[in-house]
Amino acid sequence: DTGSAAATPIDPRFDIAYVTPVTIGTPPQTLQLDLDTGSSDLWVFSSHTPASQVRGQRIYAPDKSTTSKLLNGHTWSITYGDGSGSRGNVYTDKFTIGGVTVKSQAIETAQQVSSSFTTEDAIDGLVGLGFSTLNTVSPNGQLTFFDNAKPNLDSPVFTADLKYMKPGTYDFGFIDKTKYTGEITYVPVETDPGYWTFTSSGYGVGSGTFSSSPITGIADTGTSLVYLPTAIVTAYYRQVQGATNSRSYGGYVFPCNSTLPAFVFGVGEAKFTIPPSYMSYAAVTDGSPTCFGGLQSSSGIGVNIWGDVALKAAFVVFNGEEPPTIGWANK
Ligand SMILES: CSC[C@H](NC(=O)[C@H](Cc1ccccc1)NC(=O)N1CCOCC1)C(=O)N[C@@H](CC1CCCCC1)[C@@H](O)C(=O)OC(C)C
Repeated sequence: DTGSAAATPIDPRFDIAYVTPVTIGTPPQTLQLDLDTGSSDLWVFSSHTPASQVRGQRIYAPDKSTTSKLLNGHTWSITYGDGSGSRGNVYTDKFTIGGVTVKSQAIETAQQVSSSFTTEDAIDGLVGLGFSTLNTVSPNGQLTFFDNAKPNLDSPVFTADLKYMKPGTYDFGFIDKTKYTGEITYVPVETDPGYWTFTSSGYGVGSGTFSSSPITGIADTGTSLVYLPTAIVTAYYRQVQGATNSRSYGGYVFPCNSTLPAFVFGVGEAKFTIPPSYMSYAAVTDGSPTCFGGLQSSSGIGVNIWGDVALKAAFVVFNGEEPPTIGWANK
């Protein structure tokens, strides 16, 4: 098997998240889900989600699918890094992304979602692409779509080609040579506790010297920004006129008309450049002259996160061979 599906920004003003069309059940029900390498639950808004918590999202109705089966006595409950969360019960059903089908995928149906999911009408749920050890289903943990699909994929990989303010793609089972330039640099992945954790070889601010120092963090398609150690973040914003670490806005902000340096990060011997346009994430509110940075401190989170702002600057291979590795290429 191989497959390919679009990853479309949910907001035309800034890349807060990307959604991908999937089909569930028989006849197929189409939902737009956020593929998230930072978690490992596949959950959806459903006919079990209280109407008061559904605001425009598409739902999966297992009772309308001839292939759905209740996974008796199983429940799930998840809380994300941003404090949002959801919980519910579990079915198995046919699940397809970009032509790759898993005949019996655990589909976690929401019986409760937090307010930020209710207000985000473009996201109908998540497809966790982290390691299955992180799956929250109890009493028996379930496998991710990738783990279920892997044995039938031509190659046990999926790739992320996210783009700045336009649709990109997720590919499954193959590496598309037309999507990158030069070589792919593969580095080891630490699978404990279950994220795609790797070590970057260092960073540079603009045309400044490159600082070779290991930065261990996770590649997370479900996180909008890049979160790195405070020392790196302050070194970056020291080069930005009028930048301040705003308590009220919860991070580094600067005048939108400030000149921003690029941010360079290393993977092995390779270098990746996040352009200034990606580093100016968004105006703090529509029309404000104050902009919020795409690079923020990880000190409050406990893990460094290479989110969409970094992933957009590269073609990334999530290699599910044993032992797993992660590959980065320029594009
Ligand atoms: C500091 S880590 C926070 C991260 N969340 C985010 O990055 C959210 C994503 C979002 C998308 C759409 C609507 C609302 C929020 N964005 C966010 O907090 N932003 C505030 C700063 O400006 C950029 C947008 C996060 O929790 N990621 C989740 C997946 C995410 C998907 C969208 C819905 C909410 C959950 C997951 O990757 C995760 O928990 O990672 C852990 C390892 C941190």
